[in-house]
Amino acid sequence: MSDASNPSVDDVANKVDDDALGAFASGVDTTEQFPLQVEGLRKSFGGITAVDGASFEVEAGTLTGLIGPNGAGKSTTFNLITGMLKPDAGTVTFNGEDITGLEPHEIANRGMVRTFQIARELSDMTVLENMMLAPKHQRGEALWRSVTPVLRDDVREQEEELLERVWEVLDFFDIDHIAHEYAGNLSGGQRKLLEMARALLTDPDMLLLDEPFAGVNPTLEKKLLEHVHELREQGYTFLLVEHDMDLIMNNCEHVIVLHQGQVLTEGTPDDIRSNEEVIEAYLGGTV
Ligand SMILES: Nc1ncnc2c1ncn2[C@@H]1O[C@H](COP(=O)(O)OP(=O)(O)OP(=O)(O)O)[C@@H](O)[C@H]1O
Repeated sequence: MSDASNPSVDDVANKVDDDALGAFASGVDTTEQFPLQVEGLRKSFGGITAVDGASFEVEAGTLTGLIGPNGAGKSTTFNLITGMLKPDAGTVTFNGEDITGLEPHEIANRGMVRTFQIARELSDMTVLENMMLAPKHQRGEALWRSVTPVLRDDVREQEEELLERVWEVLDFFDIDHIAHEYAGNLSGGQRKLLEMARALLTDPDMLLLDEPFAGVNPTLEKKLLEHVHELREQGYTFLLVEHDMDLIMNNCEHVIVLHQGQVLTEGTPDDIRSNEEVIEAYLGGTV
């Protein structure tokens, strides 16, 4: 990660203090402070409008939660941001670049990845093999290949570098001891760790996590959360969809609430918890 594209939390905080008011007043470019900017996103499926003009920004170095009742449009929004679906209208800007309508791998190349469940066919491969497959679209790879004749030594060197990075990431997630285990034999929580490890291997700036804690036991959930916080402190930016409201409220510094495909409100967990509209949107449930 470069320092320029991944300012530390302190950098960001200072920047907010120093620049925010002035920037707001003068219309200065805020893409460094808000690497992900979603504007007027819209997507219909037949007669159903899943996302209906959603606009929001995600601040650098934060763990931001995207919540909303069932059918609010969270998954569709994720799919639109990461290129799995093409929007009918609206724009997605990442690190100052309009990425609307790009293919998922093109978006991953630019440093935004989402975690994926390990596909069934990859269950027959070991953790290590899964990791070695992950960075097919490693950032900078195309450029590297276009300017460098692919010599045997280069390839070997790249593979060695990749293997070194793989072990580093496996070690970070404490799954190096199961490197030779088949992915199909892992527990739910271990799979989630592997999914995140694979995503991290592509050296992203921002990770989108879609219910990363579903089916994870409390011990591993705690561990997974510790890893997320550690990465966030290193400057990574996270957008998280999660149904467990306590988890969102206890871990995210900013929460965006989607309702009927639009942003109902956003704010700190405390703002959201006490917001009448949010409580109503959840049909009287406790938030
Ligand atoms: N491929 C699709 N075809 C038709 N309708 C769809 C499709 N994907 C989503 N929808 C509809 O769009 C709306 C929003 O769905 P989406 O899955 O984005 O919501 P969500 O907030 O992620 O919901 P949940 O919390 O239940 O996962 C729902 O009414 C859903 O039925």
